[in-house]
Amino acid sequence: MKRFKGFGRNEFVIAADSINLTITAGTIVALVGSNGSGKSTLMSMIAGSQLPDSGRIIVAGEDVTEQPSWQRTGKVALVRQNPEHNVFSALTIVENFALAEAGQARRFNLKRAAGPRVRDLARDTLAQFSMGLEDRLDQLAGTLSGGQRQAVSVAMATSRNPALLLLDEHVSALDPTRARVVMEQTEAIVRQRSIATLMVTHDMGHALKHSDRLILMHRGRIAMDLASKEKAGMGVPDLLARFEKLTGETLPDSAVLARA
Ligand SMILES: Nc1ncnc2c1ncn2[C@@H]1O[C@H](COP(=O)(O)OP(=O)(O)OP(=O)(O)O)[C@@H](O)[C@H]1O
Repeated sequence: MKRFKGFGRNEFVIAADSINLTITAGTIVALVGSNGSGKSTLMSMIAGSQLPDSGRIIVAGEDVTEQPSWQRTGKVALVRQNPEHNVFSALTIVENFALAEAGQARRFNLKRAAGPRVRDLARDTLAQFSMGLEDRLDQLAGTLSGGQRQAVSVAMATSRNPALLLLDEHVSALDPTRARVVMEQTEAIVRQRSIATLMVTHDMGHALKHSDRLILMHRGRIAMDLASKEKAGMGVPDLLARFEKLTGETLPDSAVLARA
C-alpha cells in the first residue's frame, strides 16, 4: 500500500492498495489504467524509487522492499518513457553499456569496462533490433534519434537478463512506425530471454497485442486481470467498453488520441 498527503489537512490519496501481483518468468504483463490510477506508483515501488507504506516486493525469491534502486540493478531493469532519461548523451553507445556494467560490478573505470567483452555484449544485443546500431558503438548517444535511444535502452536493460524488466511507456514518445518497431523488437528480446516483464502503456492496441496478461488499475487497485485466453480475440473497443462498464469512466487510448 502507498498513500500520499493530499491537498487538505488530514487528506490522503491512496495511490496503491491491496495489490497482489505475481509475474512469472517469460510472461509479459501489460499494465493499463486511467490517469492517476496508480501505475507509476506501483512501478516506482518495484523499481525502488518509492518505499511502500506496507507490503513486500519480492524479486526472484529475494525480498528487495528495503533496497534502494541501485541495489536492485541486475535484478530489476527499468526503461523510462523519455529517451533522454535512459542513456547518457555525452557518452558513446558502448560507454553507456559499460556504465551499466560498471554499476553492477561496482567498478567505475569506464575505459576498462568498455573493453572487448562489453563491446561484444552491446553488439550482439543491438543486432537484434536490426537498426544497424551494432555498427555504431562509438557514436555519441546524444546524436541518436528517440527510437534509436530507446532501442539502446532496451538492449542495455536486457543484456544482463534481469529477473524483471519494467517498461514505463517506453515507446509512447516515438512516432507510430518507430514505436511499432521498438515494441516488436522488445517483445522478441524478452521472449527469447524469458524475462518477466511489466509494461505500462496507454496504447490499448499494444497492451492487447504484446502481452500475455493484461492488468487494469483503477483508483489504486487492480480492477481487472485478463489472462491470455480471456483477452484472445478481444479488440480495443471491447477493452474500452469493459473498462467503462466496470468503472463508469472512460479509458483514454493514446493511439486513438495520437491519430485525432
Ligand atoms: N509524490 C506524490 N505526492 C502526492 N500524490 C501523489 C504523488 N505521486 C502520485 N500521487 C497521486 O497518487 C495517485 C496515483 O498516481 P500515479 O502517478 O501512480 O498514477 P498513474 O496511473 O501513473 O497516472 P498517469 O497515467 O497519469 O501517469 C494520483 O492521485 C496522484 O496524484
